[in-house]
Amino acid sequence: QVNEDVNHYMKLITENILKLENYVLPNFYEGFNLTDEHQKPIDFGKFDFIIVGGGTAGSLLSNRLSEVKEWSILLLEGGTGGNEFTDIPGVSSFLVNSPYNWGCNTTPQRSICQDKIKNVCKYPRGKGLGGSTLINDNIFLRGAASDYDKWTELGLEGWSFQDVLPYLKKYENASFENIDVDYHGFNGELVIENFKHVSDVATAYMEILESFGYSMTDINGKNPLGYGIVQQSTYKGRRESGAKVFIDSVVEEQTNLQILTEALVIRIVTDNLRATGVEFIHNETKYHVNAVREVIVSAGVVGSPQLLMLSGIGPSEDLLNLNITPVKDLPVGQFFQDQCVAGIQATTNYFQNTSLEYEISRYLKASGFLTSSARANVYTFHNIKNYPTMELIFLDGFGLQHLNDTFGFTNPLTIALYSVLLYPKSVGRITLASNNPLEFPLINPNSLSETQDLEALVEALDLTLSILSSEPFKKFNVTPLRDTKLCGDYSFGDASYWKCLIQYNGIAAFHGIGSCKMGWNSSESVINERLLVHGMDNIRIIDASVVPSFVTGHLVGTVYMIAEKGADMIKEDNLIIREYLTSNSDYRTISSISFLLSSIVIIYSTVLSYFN
Ligand SMILES: Cc1cc2nc3c(=O)[nH]c(=O)nc-3n(C[C@H](O)[C@H](O)[C@H](O)COP(=O)(O)OP(=O)(O)OC[C@H]3O[C@@H](n4cnc5c(N)ncnc54)[C@H](O)[C@@H]3O)c2cc1C
Repeated sequence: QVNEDVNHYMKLITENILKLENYVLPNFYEGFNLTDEHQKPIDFGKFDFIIVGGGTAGSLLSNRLSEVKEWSILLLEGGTGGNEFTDIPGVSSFLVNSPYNWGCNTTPQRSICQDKIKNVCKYPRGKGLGGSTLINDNIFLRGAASDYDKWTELGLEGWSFQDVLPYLKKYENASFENIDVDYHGFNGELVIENFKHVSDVATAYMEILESFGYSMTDINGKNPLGYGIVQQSTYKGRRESGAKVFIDSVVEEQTNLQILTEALVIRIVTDNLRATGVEFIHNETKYHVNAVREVIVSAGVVGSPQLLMLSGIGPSEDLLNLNITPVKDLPVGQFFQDQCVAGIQATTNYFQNTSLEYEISRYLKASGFLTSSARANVYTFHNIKNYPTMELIFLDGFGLQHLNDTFGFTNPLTIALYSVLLYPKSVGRITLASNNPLEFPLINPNSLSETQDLEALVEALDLTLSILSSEPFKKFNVTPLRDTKLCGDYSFGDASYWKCLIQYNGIAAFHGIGSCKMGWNSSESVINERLLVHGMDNIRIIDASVVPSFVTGHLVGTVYMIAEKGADMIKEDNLIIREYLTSNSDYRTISSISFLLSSIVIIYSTVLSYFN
């Protein structure tokens, strides 16, 4: 049986990789076509809630909202679903060049991606149930307490670390060592485990980190500063996409949840600042579906601002220029930001005896390189001069993308040490290219446009080189690679060399935030602290686009938290009065208390205003 499985996976991996070698990413929303743009949409009925996008946030929301049996929920997702190939973390580098990525690029950048075609960076976004968790690197990081406390300093009530911690814990099922137990959840659905492979080179790396003054820590715990073994969202070494975890488990029993894939939502239909439904394309046909209660937009950092703007919600002047009738003037797309990454690769004399066949046999037992997306195995958060918190990612090899022709692994081992600029100051923008919903929007992260950002990355690369040149690496003959082709004019290790390296090899981190920023006023944000679009009745945005400022790490943990908290807000706002009238005793008690409290508040304010 085991051998058969190995053969099956050998075929699965080799066939898929060969197929993807010739795959060309599309430059528009492929798979959708409108034969007649002005075609009258076909009626698709009505639902209490319509969720646009079954990605990271949309998957969790579908699960939580469908718990309320009386509600009908429609989930509209542009892509299809994952499979046993996408489940293998080790193939993730191939998935970014596959039909599971929409295929967007950035606009031309000045400070990064210079040797790429026309100076643009790729900007992958997951397409399919699970969204970006279908193609991402599964690294699970969810930010430090101070990150969320900063959100309340921005005026966002209810988003301090103490407020969000129960939601960070609710979906988590932590299953790893050296854990800060007070900071993790153990009863949720999303399994978080360690990548178990720690090579001799990685051990030497940790020895070096100790000599630099860093200690081992739970990087998702109370004090994330220090280093730790990667925590990843895999279960027994297989990818845990949002859809696998939150949708597959309910799809059969929750008959009130209807999922339609390959459905691209092109417009939110509004009447008097209230969403009445959405229009979408499916099988080359346009449909209209009514929303009785709310439209929830979870189309991600690129899809959500685009959909709002196509629906007239955005900067009025820009919309008028594109012949879109403005519905609500808001700074949609204007606070878009992304983190930035640059690093150094190095060769070693360290040989690893392995092969694809052997790795598959290990994968089937939940171990080995295929259980990790990038073979990133040690994470470090550290402060550098004048700049809080950078992240260092140690890559112990490059995973499957560096296989040679016979699918053997690169030998000897190549390592890489990447620095992530966690809190960039540079602000970019997402704008519509046209009013055609099948055209990608213009994505401009404007990376490193602020000098401080560039200086911080340069300093981080200095540190990286010192680490790579440290004594414990000598026995592995760790030799940093120099870019003589593009940066040969500069002296290796000088600030000017690093600037050149960053210009050519620096990339956006694909951790975009802020394009539908949460905030308290409508001139500097798009939604309020209850995730409702400012000035609109019943449109909520729940995904990475609402994140108001970066967290210490990547985004998935934060996005699930926002969805978890958002689901509770939707329940609070839509259930409490109705439940007061029903016979459900738990709800009746809660509702009675809240009814009583709100009555007291109303009486108190009436009395106050009388005396004033
Ligand atoms: C290559 C890559 C690697 C990454 N690695 C990591 C990592 O290791 N760890 C980490 O924490 N973060 C990582 N990230 C970032 C993280 O995955 C995302 O920030 C997060 O998943 C975003 O969640 P979301 O719900 O906002 O959007 P998504 O998960 O992208 O979901 C949006 C969904 O909406 C759908 N959609 C969009 N527009 C429409 C429309 N008009 N109609 C219908 N459906 C639509 C999309 O198909 C998609 O399913 C990575 C991202 C990428 C791209």
